[in-house]
Amino acid sequence: MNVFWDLMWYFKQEKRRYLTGIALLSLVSLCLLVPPKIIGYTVDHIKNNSLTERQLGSYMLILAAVAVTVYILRFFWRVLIYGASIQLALLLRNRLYTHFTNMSPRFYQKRRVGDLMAHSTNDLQAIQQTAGDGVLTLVDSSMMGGFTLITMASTISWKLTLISLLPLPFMAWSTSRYGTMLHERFHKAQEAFSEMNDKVQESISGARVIKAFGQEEEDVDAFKALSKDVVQKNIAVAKVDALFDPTISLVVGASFFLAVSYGSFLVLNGELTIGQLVSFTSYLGLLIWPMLAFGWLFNIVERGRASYDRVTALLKVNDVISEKEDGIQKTPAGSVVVNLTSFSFEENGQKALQDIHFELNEGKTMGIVGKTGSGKTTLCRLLLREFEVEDNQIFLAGHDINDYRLHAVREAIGYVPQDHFLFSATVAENIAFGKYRASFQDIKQAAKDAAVYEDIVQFKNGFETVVGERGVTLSGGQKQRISIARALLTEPELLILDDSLSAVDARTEEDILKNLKRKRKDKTTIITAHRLSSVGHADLILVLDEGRMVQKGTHEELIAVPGWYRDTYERQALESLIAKGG
Ligand SMILES: Nc1ncnc2c1ncn2[C@@H]1O[C@H](COP(=O)(O)OP(=O)(O)OP(=O)(O)O)[C@@H](O)[C@H]1O
Repeated sequence: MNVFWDLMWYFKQEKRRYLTGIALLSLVSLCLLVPPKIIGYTVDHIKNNSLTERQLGSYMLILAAVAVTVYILRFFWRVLIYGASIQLALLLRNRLYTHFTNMSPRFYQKRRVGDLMAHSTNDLQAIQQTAGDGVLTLVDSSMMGGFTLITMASTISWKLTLISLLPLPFMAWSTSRYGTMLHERFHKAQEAFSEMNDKVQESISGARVIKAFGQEEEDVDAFKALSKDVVQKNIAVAKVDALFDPTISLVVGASFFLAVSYGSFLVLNGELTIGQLVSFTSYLGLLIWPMLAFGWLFNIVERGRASYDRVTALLKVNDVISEKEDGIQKTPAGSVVVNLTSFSFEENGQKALQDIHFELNEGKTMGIVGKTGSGKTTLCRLLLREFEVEDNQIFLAGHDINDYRLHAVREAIGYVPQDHFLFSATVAENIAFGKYRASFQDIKQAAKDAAVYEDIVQFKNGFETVVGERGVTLSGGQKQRISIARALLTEPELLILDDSLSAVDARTEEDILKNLKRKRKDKTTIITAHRLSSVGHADLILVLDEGRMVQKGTHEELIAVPGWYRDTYERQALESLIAKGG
C-alpha cells in the first residue's frame, strides 16, 4: 500500500480533485444503501396488506431520485479521479521524455530502446491505474463495504451478517491470488509476444541476408518455436482467467445460501421480518463488488509499486554532461585547439585517445584518417562534448570547451555522423531539421551543395517525398548526402563530416568537396575518411593509429615521408587505377 504514500505528492497537488472525487464516491455508497431498505419496507407492507398507493408512489419516487443522483455522482467522480490519474501519466510521461532528451549518449548506449519504450508506456499505465482504479478500489472496498456492513449489522441482524459473510473473505483471497498468478503469466505471455515481434522484425529487416545464406528453413523453424511459446503462455493466462467467474459464483452462491437459510430460520422465529430478509440479501449483493475490489486492490498496488520504482529509478539516473551555470552562451567561432593527453571511455576504462595535439584556425579544413577503430569518431564526438573531458584539453575559439554552455557548442557544430538517421518525414523536412524556418530556396541550395538535388527531383514527389522508416527507400549514398545537406543548411561554424563520403562515387565526392571549398571558405571543416581522396585538399591532416596521433601535416608533407599515409595513398592510387582499367 505504500505506493499511495509515494504518490502522496501528486494526491496533495491534486487534492481538490481527489477529495471531491472521494466525497462523491462515498455519497454514491451511501445512496446505494437506500434501495434495499425501500424494497424491504415495500415487501413488509405488501405482506401486512398495508401498502397504500401514496406510499408506493413515494417509494418509487425515492428510488428514481436515488438512481438519478447516483448516475450524476458517478459521472463526476469518474471525471475527477480518472481525469487526475490520466494527468499523472501525462506529467510523468513528459518528465521522462524531457529526462531522456537530457541524457548523454552514454545513457542510450547502456540501455535498450525497447526497455525505455516499455517504461514510457506499460509502466506509466500501471501507475495511472494505481492513481485511478487503485484509489477507487481502496475507497470502494473500505467505504462501500464498511457502510453496507454497518447497515446490515446494525439495522437488520449482526448474527445473520456474520454468518453470511463467512465465505466472502475467501473471495477476496482468491481474486487476489488469481490476480497475482494472472499478472505473472500475463507478463510471461507479453515477454514471449515481444520476443516473437522482435524475431519478425529482425527477419523482415534481414530477409535479404537470410535468403543470401539460404537460412529460410531455419528461420521459419525458429519462428514456429517462438509462436508456439506465445500460444502456450497465452493458454496459461486463459486457464487462470477461466477460474475467476466460477470461483466468484461459488462464493457468492454460498453466501446467499447461508443468508437465505439462516435468515428464513430467523424469520420463522420471529426475529426478522420477510422485508428485512429481502433487504439483507440485497445488501449482500452490494457487498460483492467491494470484496472483489479488495482483491483487485492488491494487484493494482503491486503492479503500481513495481512500475513506480522503475520509473523513479530511471528519473534518478543523472547521466548528463555537466554544464557551468554561468557558462559562455555565445556560439564559438570555428578555431579548434586540441591538447589532449588522454581520454578513456568509462565503460571499459581503456585509453581510446592519447596525445592528440593540433591547432586548426578558423576557416581551415582538417582531415582525420587512420585504420578502422583508430579513434576518428571518438575525437569528433569529444569536440561535440558528447563525453566529458578534463579542463584545458580542448579549446573552441580560444575558450575551454568546458566553459561553454552545451547549446552554444552544439549550435556551433554541424555534425554528419557515420550512422546517419533520417526521420519519417519529407526530404525537405529532413534537410530543414536543424533550421526549421529555412526557406525552400535555402533547402534547395543545401541539397545542391550536397550533390543530392538531382536525385531528389527525380523522386515522384520531389522534396515532398516521405523518407525514413515509413517512406521510400533511399540508397546509402542518397541518405548520406541528405544528412550532409541538413548540416550545411545550418551554416555551422564548424562542420564535421564523419566518414560521410564513404557511400558516394569518386565524381560525386569531388563535386561535394568542391562545393564545400567554395561555400565554406571562411568556416572550419573537419572530414574523417578512409579514402584519402576526401582529405587530400585539407590544410592539415592527422593520422591516427590505436588512438594515437602518428602523423600530422599536409598531403604533400605526408606523402614525402614514409609511413601509413604514403603507403595507403600509393595503395589507393593503384586500386583506383585498376578500377579504371589502367
Ligand atoms: N562508446 C564507447 N564505449 C566504449 N568504447 C568505445 C565507444 N565508442 C568507441 N569505442 C572504442 O573506441 C575505439 C575507437 O573507435 P572509433 O569509433 O572512434 O574509431 P574510428 O576510427 O572512427 O573507426 P571507423 O573508421 O571504423 O569508424 C574502438 O576501439 C571502439 O571500440
